[in-house]
Amino acid sequence: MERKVGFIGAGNMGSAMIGGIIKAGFTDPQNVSVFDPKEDQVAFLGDQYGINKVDSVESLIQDSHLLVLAVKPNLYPTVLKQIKKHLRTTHIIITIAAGVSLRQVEEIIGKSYKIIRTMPNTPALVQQGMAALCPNEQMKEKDFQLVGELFNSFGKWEKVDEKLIDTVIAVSGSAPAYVFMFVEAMADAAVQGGMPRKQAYQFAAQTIMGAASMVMETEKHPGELKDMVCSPGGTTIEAVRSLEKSGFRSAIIEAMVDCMNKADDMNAQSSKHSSSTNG
Ligand SMILES: NC(=O)C1=CN([C@@H]2O[C@H](COP(=O)(O)OP(=O)(O)OC[C@H]3O[C@@H](n4cnc5c(N)ncnc54)[C@H](O)[C@@H]3O)[C@@H](O)[C@H]2O)C=CC1
Ligand SMILES: O=C(O)[C@@H]1CCC=N1
Repeated sequence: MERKVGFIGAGNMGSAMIGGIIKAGFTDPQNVSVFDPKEDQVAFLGDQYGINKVDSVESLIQDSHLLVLAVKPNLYPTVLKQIKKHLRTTHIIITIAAGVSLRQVEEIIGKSYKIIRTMPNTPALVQQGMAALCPNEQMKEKDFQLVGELFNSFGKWEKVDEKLIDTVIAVSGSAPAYVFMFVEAMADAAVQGGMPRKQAYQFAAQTIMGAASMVMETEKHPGELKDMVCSPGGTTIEAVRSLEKSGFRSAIIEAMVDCMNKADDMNAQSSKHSSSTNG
């Protein structure tokens, strides 16, 4: 029972987590249950991974120990109210939504449940995810370890204080999107230089992956790694000068601050919503 995982919602993020979980063999595919009103999505996941398709939230809850709420943030109040009466205190409830706090979830279902707020990202699909985990007080060490193992199956994770979660959204949850834009832009330039597009994606993506691995493996300052590429009077320093002129670093910082501010607005919105629906 311990490794039975139920997904309420399996869109982009839920299905990326499922993909990683199955590839890693965290549990038998039949121990992963999915409820999502999108029948074609559930059928696809069934065909692709052999997971268990269920036709009601009630039976999913009945048959799962770990419950992942992978619906959009605005649906959290509705889904939490719907599942409340079927929950057992042994369940571990895993939230992944931007802008929905542990306190807001507890306000709806009560404080006696084990809840862990997390922020994964879509590279989970290829077991290269990065996630943050914030458990509530009801989570015991062994519950946390189990969730840690689940998240290990699709990448790395860190335990963080919940007050850092908006920062996590900017630096990892939303961040794959900026990196995909970077790959697109690099590939466009390579195409302009005459390279076939498919090959350009390989060059751009492998270079980003290699550079990221250097940061992780050498633990050198990224500035030092950049300097190692810039031959005096060479090509790279010309590109660096051009990027600085266009405000490359500032563009990224501003985008991430906008991302954090949006997450904060979403916190405020859902807090307003949960207080208005709880008296
Ligand atoms: N997409 C991403 O990269 C990330 C998303 N998240 C969080 O993941 C959550 C889901 O986001 P996405 O996967 O991007 O959205 P999505 O729209 O791709 O998936 C949501 C899924 O929920 C299903 N759904 C709708 N109503 C439902 C219900 N009553 N019961 C069960 N399923 C229902 C939809 O059919 C859909 O398949 C959000 O809360 C988001 O903040 C967190 C980290 C990264
Ligand atoms: O865009 C969003 O709101 C979600 C949260 C982090 C990534 N996707």
